[in-house]
Amino acid sequence: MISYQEAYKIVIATKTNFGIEEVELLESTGRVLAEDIKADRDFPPFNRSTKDGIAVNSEEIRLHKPIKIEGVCAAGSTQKTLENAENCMEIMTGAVLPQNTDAVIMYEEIDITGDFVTITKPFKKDQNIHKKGSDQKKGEIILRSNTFISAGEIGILATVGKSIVKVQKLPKIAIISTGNELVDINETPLPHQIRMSNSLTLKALLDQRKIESEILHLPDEKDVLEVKIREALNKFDVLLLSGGVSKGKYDFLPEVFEKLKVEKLLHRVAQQPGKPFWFGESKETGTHVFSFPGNPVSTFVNFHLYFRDWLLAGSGIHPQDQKVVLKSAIENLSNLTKFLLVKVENSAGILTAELINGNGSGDLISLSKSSGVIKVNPNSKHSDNKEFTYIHFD
Ligand SMILES: Nc1nc2c(c(=O)[nH]1)N[C@H]1C(S)=C(S)[C@@H](COP(=O)(O)OP(=O)(O)OC[C@H]3O[C@@H](n4cnc5c(N)ncnc54)[C@H](O)[C@@H]3O)O[C@H]1N2
Ligand code: MOO
Ligand SMILES: [Mg+2]
Repeated sequence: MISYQEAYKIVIATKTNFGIEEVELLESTGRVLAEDIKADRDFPPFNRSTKDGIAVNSEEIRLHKPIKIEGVCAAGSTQKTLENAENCMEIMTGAVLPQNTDAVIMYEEIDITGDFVTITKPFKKDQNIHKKGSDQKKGEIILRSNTFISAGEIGILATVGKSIVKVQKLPKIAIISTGNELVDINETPLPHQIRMSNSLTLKALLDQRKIESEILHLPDEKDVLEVKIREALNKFDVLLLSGGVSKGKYDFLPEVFEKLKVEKLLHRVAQQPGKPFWFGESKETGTHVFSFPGNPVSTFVNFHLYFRDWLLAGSGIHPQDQKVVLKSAIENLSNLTKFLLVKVENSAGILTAELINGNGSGDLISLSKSSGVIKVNPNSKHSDNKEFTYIHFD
């Protein structure tokens, strides 16, 4: 049995890039950018007022001395010129600063009587002006390739007029559950049966990442598994399976993969949950096969530990470790890397974890109480308030 670190390396080493495609701007949310985005003009594109008030030439006016209003500058109007430097122009937030002016004074700091204003508070040159090009200069890179696109990036893409965006292509995935005990969610299970849940959980996780997937359920019958998995290998880039990989009499998958010439890269990892994990690759079809142990917590945790990082690595994103502080003392006297369910909260800027008591990897209800897992190394003892690597759930 190999260690978690070795298993992780083996999986990540097979990272795959699925190419590039173009999508409409709003379709790109949640995807990975596949081009550098440059500023198409200076940001801001002109000296911009940041307040509603008056624009003045700070050299030519005095505090408490009446100043004539020459005109009004609205956002969206072309640039005006202050003809007499001893006068002022009313100006609105977002408007172009008129020529011959160098400061903006807020309405709250002036008194207006008819066509005249008096300034009631000291002022300085350049105040309340968002200078042309101060955020970014034309031609500079404002978003780098391999950036994850969330709402903030959508705004940036919109402002440079990217209605079509180049993004990393996503793999096509088959979700395959196995087991004679499983019935469809619309059925009422008999006492010895349960409703299938892993495939739906996996589908939800992929949907969140906009990855297209198909669900397939197979019985614990070697012949059927062989035929259907062969078809899936020919059709999909990735297979995510659950169940049928441990030591049981009906755990046929390792044998079926061998028959179908899917090269085994690892089977069984010194970790808990998720120990019977099987991973391999079909050289013939290029399909990556993640065969997760059937217990719901094992499938869910292994998806995050291995598949998520493999997917990100293929898109050129290197997952960063997150650290959390565990309030309680803990020991792991086994030779397995343990992934313990936790609920993490932000307490005064420190991510603090609390252990969730579950009934092992078959306890699917415990997942909804957890925000992720912490990694506890084999044969280790820790006093309270120690830092651990945290893997958060999607
Ligand atoms: N002798 C040993 N027995 C077991 C070992 C071992 O090392 N030696 N490992 C245990 C561990 S750890 C796990 S995890 C499980 C993994 O088993 P399989 O991958 O073979 O999965 P199944 O036997 O098919 O099912 C296990 C369990 O999970 C439920 N399950 C399966 N698929 C689904 C699904 N789609 N939705 C909901 N629940 C599912 C299934 O009903 C079983 O209860 O093996 C241990 N045994
Ligand atoms: O390793 Mo298993 O995944 O504990 O139930
Ligand atoms: Mg089994």
